[in-house]
Amino acid sequence: MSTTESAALAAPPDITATEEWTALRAHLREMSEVSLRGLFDADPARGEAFTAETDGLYLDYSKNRLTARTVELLVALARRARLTERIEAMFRGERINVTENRPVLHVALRAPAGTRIEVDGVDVVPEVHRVLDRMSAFADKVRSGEWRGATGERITTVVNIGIGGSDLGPAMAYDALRDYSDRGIAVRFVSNVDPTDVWEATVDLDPARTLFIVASKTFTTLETLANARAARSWLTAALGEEAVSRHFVAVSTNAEKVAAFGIDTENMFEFWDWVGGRYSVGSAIGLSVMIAIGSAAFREFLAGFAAMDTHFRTAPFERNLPVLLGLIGVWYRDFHGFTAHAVLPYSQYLNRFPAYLQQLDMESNGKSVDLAGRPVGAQTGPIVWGTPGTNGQHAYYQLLHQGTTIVPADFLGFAQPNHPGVGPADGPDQHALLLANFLAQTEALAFGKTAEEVAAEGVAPELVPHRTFPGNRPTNTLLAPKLTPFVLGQLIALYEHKVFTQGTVWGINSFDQWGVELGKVLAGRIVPELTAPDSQPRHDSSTNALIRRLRGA
Ligand SMILES: O=P(O)(O)OC[C@H]1O[C@](O)(CO)[C@@H](O)[C@@H]1O
Repeated sequence: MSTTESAALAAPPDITATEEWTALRAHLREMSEVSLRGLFDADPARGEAFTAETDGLYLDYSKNRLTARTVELLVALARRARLTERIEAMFRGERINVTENRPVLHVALRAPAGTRIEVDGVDVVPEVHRVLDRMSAFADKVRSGEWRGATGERITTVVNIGIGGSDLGPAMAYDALRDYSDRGIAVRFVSNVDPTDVWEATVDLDPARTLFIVASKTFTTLETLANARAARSWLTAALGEEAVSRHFVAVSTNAEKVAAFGIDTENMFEFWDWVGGRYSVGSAIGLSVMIAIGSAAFREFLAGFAAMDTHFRTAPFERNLPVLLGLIGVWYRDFHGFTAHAVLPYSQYLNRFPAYLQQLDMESNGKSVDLAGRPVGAQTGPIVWGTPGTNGQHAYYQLLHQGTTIVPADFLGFAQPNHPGVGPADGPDQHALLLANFLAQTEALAFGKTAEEVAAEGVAPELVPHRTFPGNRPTNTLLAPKLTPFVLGQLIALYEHKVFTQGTVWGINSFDQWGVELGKVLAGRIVPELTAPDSQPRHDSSTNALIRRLRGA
């Protein structure tokens, strides 16, 4: 890439000042009278036309407020934002994380051996596979019982201590892949600096059978180091200092700090500063998951990511799942002004998936300045939230159906169950009940129920407005054959690249997180003020009064 091209990528034009943006604004006016009912009535093949598929993962985006023209205009916007060039820049290892001067290469974590991806002239793929092989050897030893604790006991519980990307990814993936896990080894996750978290995670454990993984990219994160210290004193109180090397391993980019903490760097699994924390579950940060599901299944997981990477890099935008999801999100966020986005998995195993996506999306795209530091003209990342259906249906779906706020949502479902549940002999098939709800919700949200339809059912006139559903509420449906390690990898990479697509359109850096720094600095200042009763707190009057009140408590 020439210097001029690199400069153009680093300082993109204000996307809101482009003719593609103006065309979308005009198109929004054309679409103002269009409803999902009308769109489906006008085109009986719509439910098959507005779909895309890759490696068995099927996206139905027909229940969105869009036409073929909308897609055409959104794709033109992506081209104007130079999405292809930015994708290539990422895969080539260019330093697209400009504020930290780093490449962004989570795609290298799942690159098959033999692929060449260079950072400063060095191919990083062999190094990725060397660490994967070390992880596999270690995971095999723990799973087989060859790795023993200091007293010769087998490890039966692994406790991952980390926070943010060093917690949410493995915690989510462990839950998601429970069906593929060795039930003889349980994995727990400690993240909150609240001492109850580590206390609860260890209170019923036998130190002799417990292995701690201290996971921290920087190995400077206060929460993680405090929890690791607490875990260490819990262990050494029972087994003595010399037990640490058999019960603690580390995952980090920072060997020096790992050694300073007292963990032998022989027991450290490394990754690299070109992997962002929230993009790191496919790195050694996933060690706890590998111990649970085994090396072969973990590599299947990585293969799912890799398949989605190839799709993102090669499929035309009109059939490209992450690009479509990203652009539809821009359509709602920027043109309709919708502020939130829900992710609703119809799988209990994906319980933690929305929380994982919160960090992925909101830490990446919660930005107000563009790559060149100028205020960004567009509205950037939405508020991302959700929980598994059908539980959400009995909680907040009321607002989704009849509230004054419109929340576009992704519904995730799986054709085959991981467990069959009760079958026809004992009542309605349990998985069919789940899937029926999964389908019914998007149908109800899209088409609603008119006042005429409600009245025709004989509902008392005064109740008709209460029982009317406005409909026209947009959703995407993602359908996979079954929740497997491969499919989970596909889904994670799908959302990573969706976030990338949106960040590119908005011209922001999706790979830094300066917004978390100020709170960390202020907390560091407050700790001594809370603990030293005579010190003068030096803050605003509210914070000062609260500190004095807590000191007195
Ligand atoms: O892995 P580390 O370095 O402990 O960081 C944990 C998390 O903290 C953050 O830097 C935010 O403070 C996240 O981006 C990161 O995932």
